[in-house]
Amino acid sequence: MSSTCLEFKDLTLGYQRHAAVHHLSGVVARGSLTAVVGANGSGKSTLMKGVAGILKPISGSIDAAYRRLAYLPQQSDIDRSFPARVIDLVSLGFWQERGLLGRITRSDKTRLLACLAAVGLSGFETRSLDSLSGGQMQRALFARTMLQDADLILLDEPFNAVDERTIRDLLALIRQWADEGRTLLCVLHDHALVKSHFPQTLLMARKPVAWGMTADVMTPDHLSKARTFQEAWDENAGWCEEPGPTLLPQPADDLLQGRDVARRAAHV
Ligand SMILES: Nc1ncnc2c1ncn2[C@@H]1O[C@H](COP(=O)(O)OP(=O)(O)OP(=O)(O)O)[C@@H](O)[C@H]1O
Repeated sequence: MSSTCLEFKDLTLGYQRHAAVHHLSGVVARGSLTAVVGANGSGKSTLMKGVAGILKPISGSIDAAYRRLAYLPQQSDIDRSFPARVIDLVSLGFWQERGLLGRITRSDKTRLLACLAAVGLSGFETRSLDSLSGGQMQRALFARTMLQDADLILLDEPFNAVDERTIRDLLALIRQWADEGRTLLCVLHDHALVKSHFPQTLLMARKPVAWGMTADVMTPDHLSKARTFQEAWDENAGWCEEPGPTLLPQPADDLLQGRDVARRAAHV
């Protein structure tokens, strides 16, 4: 099996021909745990949507090699007013296996309850979604992700509006998934958390600024470059009028072995 899970080839993604992610090239190694960071509007969620197949590339491509994908969007993108219970939400994790109308077996139910227990939500099965706190909702979404048994997991700001204990519990699940060999991309704003828990980081400012081992990416120089790109950006500009930085693809084998392979952004 190839050691590459995703390869971005000069990828540009956007909306109404307005680019939100410019010229991204590089490789996400199978089994890697990568934080995606950058300021508001820097293209992180757009990249997640591109990988999830919700958004088609304006140019370039994503070569993907995974069996099953789980995508957890930002909480703000989820309608919690829909009259559904926790068990209904988590059961959606079966749809790739069973189809939308497939029957849930007794052993499925046992698995579902085990996932709820793993996120600390035993006994919450029949609670309505609109009665959950933000942290409980995020735990339920993690239970659904766990049920999906995906080998590629995309988490968009999973720790937004959740307390420290929930962050700790959810981080432990993320670590467990990575230890099981799953590939994770996780959009985050908390730099301290990224530095302490995520071996690889992709720093975005619509253009990729740096991508590699976290210690080499989260430097004052790169962070200041990211801020400058972001501040200089004209919301109403067209797309690709200025060349983006080129990141050398990461050798997947090196990343898997945790070697120092940080790649610097180089302007072309
Ligand atoms: N559906 C859309 N239609 C048009 N433009 C969009 C759409 N979604 C996002 N954008 C624009 O694309 C750019 C990147 O947005 P994106 O949501 O990817 O940023 P982000 O880095 O995830 O930001 P945040 O940290 O605030 O979540 C922004 O300028 C945003 O306004």
